[in-house]
Amino acid sequence: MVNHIAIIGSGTMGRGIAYTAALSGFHVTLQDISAPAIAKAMDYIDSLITKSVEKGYIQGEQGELAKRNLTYTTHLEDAVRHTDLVIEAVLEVMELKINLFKQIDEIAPPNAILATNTSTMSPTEIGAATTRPKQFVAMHFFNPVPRMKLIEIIRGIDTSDETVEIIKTVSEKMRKETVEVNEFPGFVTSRMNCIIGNEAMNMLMEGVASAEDIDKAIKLGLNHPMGPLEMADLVGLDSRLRNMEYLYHSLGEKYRPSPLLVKYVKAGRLGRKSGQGFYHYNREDVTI
Ligand SMILES: NC(=O)c1ccc[n+]([C@@H]2O[C@H](COP(=O)([O-])OP(=O)(O)OC[C@H]3O[C@@H](n4cnc5c(N)ncnc54)[C@H](O)[C@@H]3O)[C@@H](O)[C@H]2O)c1
Repeated sequence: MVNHIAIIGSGTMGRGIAYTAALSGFHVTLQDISAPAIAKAMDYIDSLITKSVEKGYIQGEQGELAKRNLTYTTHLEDAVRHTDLVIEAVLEVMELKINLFKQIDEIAPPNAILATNTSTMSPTEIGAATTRPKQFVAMHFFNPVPRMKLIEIIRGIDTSDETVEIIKTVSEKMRKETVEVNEFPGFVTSRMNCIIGNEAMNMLMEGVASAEDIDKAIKLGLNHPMGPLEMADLVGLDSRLRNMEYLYHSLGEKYRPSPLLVKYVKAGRLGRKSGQGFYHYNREDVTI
């Protein structure tokens, strides 16, 4: 039974997962290697709770409960020593994830389940670096986590049925729907989302239409709730580029990152998180 969840990485995804898990009654420790990142995540979650109460999405007592359920740390050991489930949400870099899970594997209780929130990468490869590949799985959340209904569950080659069942139960407690996906780069959602976003970026580069009109066409003409360029800004253009590079290296030419994406990341235009991407933002919005 999962009572305590350790979330590693407090960026765009980690803080959203932490908020959602704490609101669902789990005891949560959110850890990040960077003290400023943890401080920022704490401010973000506090304002998210305040806004959610103001808008009537949650009751005041629920907000207070979520705050009580949350602790923050920069020490990996404090986060995972007594946990039942680890959800990793650090950068999409295979070597980083593998090294991190080797450390977590040494510290976490033997029964603890280890999950990665990777968007594209192989849970088999990451799980093989631990001594518990049966208890290793990919648990892919969507941005913004409090609002998005889906969790993709991706089994590694050794992931046990029991692990998948526990992850399903945790997901249900977080009021999420799940789909089970066989391991393949980019799973279902990232593979599709990356290709649509990349095409939109290439269209913008080729002068087919403005960013606003590309997004408007896809929203009103194809009935997507968000345009692909505003979606990329929300994801973070650095994160999107890492996803594209992984898919390009594992699946081939079709996934070559748009040169416009590469240029934007070189310029530090990372989307909402930096205030400038395909659109301009006054500040990083708190997205419920
Ligand atoms: N951004 C999205 O929309 C989205 C959606 C689904 C999945 N994902 C996946 O979630 C993961 C995180 O993405 P993100 O967009 O939240 O990234 P992000 O850049 O916003 O945050 C990453 C955080 O990880 C921290 N970090 C780096 N190394 C660390 C370490 N060794 N220990 C602890 N913390 C460390 C960084 O300080 C940073 O705060 C990636 O694997 C990404 O592919 C992202």
